Amino acid sequence: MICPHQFLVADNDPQGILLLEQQLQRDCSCTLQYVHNQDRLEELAYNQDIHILFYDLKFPSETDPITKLGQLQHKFPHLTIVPLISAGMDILVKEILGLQLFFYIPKPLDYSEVSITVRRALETNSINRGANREQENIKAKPHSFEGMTGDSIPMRQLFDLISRIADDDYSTVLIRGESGTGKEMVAKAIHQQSKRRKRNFVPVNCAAIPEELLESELFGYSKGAFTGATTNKIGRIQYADKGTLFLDEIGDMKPSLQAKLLRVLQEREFEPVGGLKATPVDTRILAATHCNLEKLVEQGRFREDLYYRLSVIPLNIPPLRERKEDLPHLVSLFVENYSLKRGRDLFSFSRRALDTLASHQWPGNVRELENLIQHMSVLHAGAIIEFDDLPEKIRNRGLSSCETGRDERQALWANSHVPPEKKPPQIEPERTEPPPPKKMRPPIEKSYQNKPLPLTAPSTSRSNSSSQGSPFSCWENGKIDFNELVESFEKQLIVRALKISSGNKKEAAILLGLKRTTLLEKIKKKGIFVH
Ligand SMILES: Nc1ncnc2c1ncn2[C@@H]1O[C@H](COP(=O)(O)OP(=O)(O)OP(=O)(O)O)[C@@H](O)[C@H]1O
Repeated sequence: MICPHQFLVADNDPQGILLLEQQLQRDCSCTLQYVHNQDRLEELAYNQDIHILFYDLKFPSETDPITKLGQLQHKFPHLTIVPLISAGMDILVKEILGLQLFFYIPKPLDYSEVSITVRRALETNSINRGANREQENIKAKPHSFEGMTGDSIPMRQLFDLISRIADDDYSTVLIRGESGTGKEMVAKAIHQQSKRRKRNFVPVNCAAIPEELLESELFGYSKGAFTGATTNKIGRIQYADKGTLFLDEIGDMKPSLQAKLLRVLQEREFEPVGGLKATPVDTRILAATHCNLEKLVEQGRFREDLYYRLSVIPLNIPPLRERKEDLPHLVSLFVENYSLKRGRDLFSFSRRALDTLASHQWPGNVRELENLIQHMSVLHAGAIIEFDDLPEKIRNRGLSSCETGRDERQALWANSHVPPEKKPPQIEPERTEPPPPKKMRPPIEKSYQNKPLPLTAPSTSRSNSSSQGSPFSCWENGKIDFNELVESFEKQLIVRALKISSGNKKEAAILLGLKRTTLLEKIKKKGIFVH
């Protein structure tokens, strides 16, 4: 019978080893490995999925055998240790039992004793592993909020912010984030958490609807407004009455429509195309964009007044590459969802495949990950997805990427409840130098994520990473945008001061050496949110 268990023998007595091997293999053809020193023992115990360690009390060690057994037990709780006790060492049995090591085998070995002890030790090992897994599952249970999964600090903060925003029924919210980060999910979550949840949530993708149709889609039209308008048509704004209107890709809306939308926001009424009478409407407007609206305002492509109206509460969703702690939970979620949908067994990823996912930069964010898992659930019937099964673009990027180091990747999957191979040990790395400064992100968004901002001069989007940190190195890439840099730095200073003063504007003004009224004006103008 092939035995799925792995045994490790720490014994320097060749005869004893031979006998043990013969006796074990009478019951099953298990995998047996031998070590002759402590370093090798620990290396194998770390890197392989060993079930039982047979440990001869005479095995060389710097400490006495009982202390050593205690250390090994502490370091490798997934192992069941079975001490081998030579004649004359029986005196140590009491101490071994005191360590809660309930199995030992006296030497010289006796077949029936070995057989019974190994069977019991394996049973205990399996029970302990089950209990550990359950505990890890509880620990690794991701934070879930309105269908969104995320365990990283920015996502937890985001979930918290959404509940608070939902309570405030009137403020408009501008949701920012790269494509596929979950902007629409956030908008739905705000709606679901608000008292409007029983009414319609109406999404409109301003980039997907042709410019000439968007106006009538949004505002509706009256009979006779244009050729073909044979009846009155209700627009999406009206569908969203008492509910929520979600305007995705707001940056793509043309200026004439922006003016009409501003009116809805200010006056809470609108006129359908071709209509003369204003219709009152009570809708909460949420907008989303992946583009830099401030830049569009500067370029005159987006109305400044509308920008301020929309961004009363700005929310930022970080890209997946900046919150890789969420990856294992998202992978589990999508594996479960798509396995269930297809009526197939759950599948998992080999360690190398998982490491490759961790190295990938996910330009398409969560959507890209979801598509990948869906693809895998269709194309691979097996229980484990290997590195070679991954699409070429992921394999290639994974190989070339060096942004996520091996230790970092191992730590990433360490608490995952994705059913992997043996989890790697978590060793606290020795820190010899201070951690590198955090990457800068736009200050308005940062203020919402409640993290400190480095007070270094900002880099423009054109500058590369090596130019960050010095205001003068921006010139390395040619032109700089003076106003953008100054504006950005000013915002950072204000956000930082507000953070230090825990949102107290009077104290922040003192820190900045500004009059309180000047600071208030700047906060308002720059759309900085203060808790
Ligand atoms: N935190 C999350 N948990 C679970 N699924 C998520 C999460 N974030 C995003 N998704 C999934 O990723 C996909 C993309 O999400 P969504 O459409 O909300 O992104 P988006 O930012 O609005 O994208 P786009 O800008 O391209 O419209 C959806 O299928 C969504 O279910």
